[in-house]
Amino acid sequence: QDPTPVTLEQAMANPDWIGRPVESAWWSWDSRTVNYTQQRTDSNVRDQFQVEQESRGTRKLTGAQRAEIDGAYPVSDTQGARMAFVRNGDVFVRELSSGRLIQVTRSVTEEASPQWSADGQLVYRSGKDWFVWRPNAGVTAIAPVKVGKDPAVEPKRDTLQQQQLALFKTLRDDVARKQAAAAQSRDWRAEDPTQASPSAYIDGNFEIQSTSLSPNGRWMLAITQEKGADTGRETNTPKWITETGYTEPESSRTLVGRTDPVNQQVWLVDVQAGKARQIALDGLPGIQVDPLKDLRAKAGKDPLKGSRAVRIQTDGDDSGTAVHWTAGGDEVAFMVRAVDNKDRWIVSLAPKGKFDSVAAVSRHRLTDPAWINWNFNDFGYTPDNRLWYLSEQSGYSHLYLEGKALTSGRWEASDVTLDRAGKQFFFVCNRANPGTYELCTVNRDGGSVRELTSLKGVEGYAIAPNQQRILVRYSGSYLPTQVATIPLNGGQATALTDTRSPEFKSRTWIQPEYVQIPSKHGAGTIWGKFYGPAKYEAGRKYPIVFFVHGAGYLQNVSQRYPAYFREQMFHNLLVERGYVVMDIDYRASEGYGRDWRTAIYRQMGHPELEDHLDALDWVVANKQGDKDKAGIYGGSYGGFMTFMALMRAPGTFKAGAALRPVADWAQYNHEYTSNILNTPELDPEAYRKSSPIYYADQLQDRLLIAHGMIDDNVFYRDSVMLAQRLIELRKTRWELASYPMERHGFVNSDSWYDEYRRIYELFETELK
Ligand SMILES: CC(=O)N[C@@H](C)C(=O)N[C@@H](C)C(=O)O
Repeated sequence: QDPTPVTLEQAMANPDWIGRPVESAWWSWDSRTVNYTQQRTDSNVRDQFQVEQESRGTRKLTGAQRAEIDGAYPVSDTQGARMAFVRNGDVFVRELSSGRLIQVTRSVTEEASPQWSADGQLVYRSGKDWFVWRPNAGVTAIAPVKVGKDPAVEPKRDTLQQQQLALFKTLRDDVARKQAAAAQSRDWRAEDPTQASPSAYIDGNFEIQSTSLSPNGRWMLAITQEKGADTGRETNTPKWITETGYTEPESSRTLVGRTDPVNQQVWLVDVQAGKARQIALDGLPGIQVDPLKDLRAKAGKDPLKGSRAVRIQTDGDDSGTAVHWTAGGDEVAFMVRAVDNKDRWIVSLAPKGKFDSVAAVSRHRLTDPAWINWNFNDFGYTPDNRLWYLSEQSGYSHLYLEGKALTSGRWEASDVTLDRAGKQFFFVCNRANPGTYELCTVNRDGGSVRELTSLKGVEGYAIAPNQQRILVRYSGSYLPTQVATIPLNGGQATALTDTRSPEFKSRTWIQPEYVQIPSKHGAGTIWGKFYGPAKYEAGRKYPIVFFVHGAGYLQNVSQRYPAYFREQMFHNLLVERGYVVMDIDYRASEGYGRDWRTAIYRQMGHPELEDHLDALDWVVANKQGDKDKAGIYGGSYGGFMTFMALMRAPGTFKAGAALRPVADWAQYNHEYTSNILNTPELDPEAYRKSSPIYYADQLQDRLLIAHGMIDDNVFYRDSVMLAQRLIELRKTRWELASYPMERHGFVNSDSWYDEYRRIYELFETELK
């Protein structure tokens, strides 16, 4: 069937017309219905729906109905008797045998992090404080950890104080009376289980960043950093169009390397005794070796002394700081990351019986001369207290149990869950090819990995409370995320939703062709999505447009619904108007393992340009592409690459549109940039080599720059700086389109339309 023509107006319209995707989705307690949220048409409001497994009947929930419904991301206890969840910031428990709903809290504070202990008690956090709930005993507050001197500890008296006591009996008697009262209070508290435990004190110039309570309520881990440490100067972004009529400054992020991330400390707290101990991390393997020693010396900096600075970070499962306890609560594992990004350690502590001597045990060290991935950092314990984790140590993210690889190969495992019995691991995998995502399983004792779905675009999943079925979130090239369920051991998927509009569904779209391009630069295979006509006219050469996706670690050559769905519709329009379009996963893209990711270390824009040049030759050789009529465009990292393509390979692409582009990496954020380029102070060479602003003199082809003026991710300033360079260089073939009310991702369809009209006109003028 011929593709349905699409206009620019339609492609750039508010995506309501497509039908909004399913966002989060979760099971009800009885495993009979699935709940999901979806954005309301012409609104930012999210509605909640419930769909029945058997009948597939769907209802939109009212506020009163929501009161009976389980909240998202419920956590089951180890016996499968109860599950807990947070709804509207309050904790609830559902009894799975009867369906009885118990409201544990009704507070103005946000509750979070519910976790069950092996013996059926629930711990949760309310604001910064921790609480324990027991089925027949209600709620107990855990005394908060405090910073300061412990009032129960006798202060050391200086000579003046000692002299006073020595001189005056009355003073000595007063002190003795106070000490006796304190001792009695301590003794009574220790012998009386109905009394609350005392607070533990952390002495020093610290502030507490986060805490995590063991599920048995016995231990706590506290993460601190230096109080009032300099966290860096933030940039002010002016807001131009405002309700006040004045230009209003808005505070945004800091710049890479201006201030190093602050070192953190780990403290173990004995909750019962009210005692805190700092856990030394100096013994972690390699922590005292500076991987940046040579760069530091070259930059004229002093050598590092002692341990490198570290932070206790998230493991990427969005559940907060990366701290996981065994269900019994007697062992904890946490992830320590060097602030230079070269190492990550999974460290455990087993405090029971040895609080005063407990030491950090490094269970897994992942080290990389480039940087440790942002993703694939999940870890946790099995019900029988064995540590599992994801690691890129083999070059691809794989699953390990106590150091033994359960998966291997040139593919990646992510998003790991265990069944309740702790026998089977579930995870998302891309075994067939890097862009095809399924749900996989492997037995915890090893054996072969098995795909449970054949949906191609699996995005996430959740196991039903009765452990019979799995709900799967999946999408396709033209299918925004939907929900289906499958039997626990795999098989036919039952689709529960299709939120596309009839208008969108009735259209025929150009299906991307998944192509494999051999790299001429020793990089192996470059995967691409190619959009071209169904039939090629003999002897005709087609103008070529390259689309370059963004970064922050993402993959666009996949069978999932692209974040760049508007751009995909634009590619349909371009093909309809006589172009061919190529969209590749260049080196640095997600889904291809560690070496593909880190190929850009200290040289952004270099391997990726090689990949684009190889892909260009491939389109010319295989798809009747016209080498003399090639253009390139993309946003953010894609805008950066457009600059690099035009400036480092002048004459290759006759026109380029750089949208929300990075022109100078020294202007970007720390979290992302310091991984790849270290810091500008330490590694100026990497910044010089990787930043388009230093290549501006080589621009000769037509360039359109487009940028939202209140972009708080890649600042508008990047485009302003490049514009000033181009003015000073007397370059003539460029223009800057500014969008006063847009941030990084445009929101208003007027802006989208204006931007893509300019891109289209640029290509029509220069490539035809
Ligand atoms: C980390 C990050 O946001 N990087 C940007 C440079 C980027 O490439 N963003 C992508 C996602 C975009 O398309 O905006």
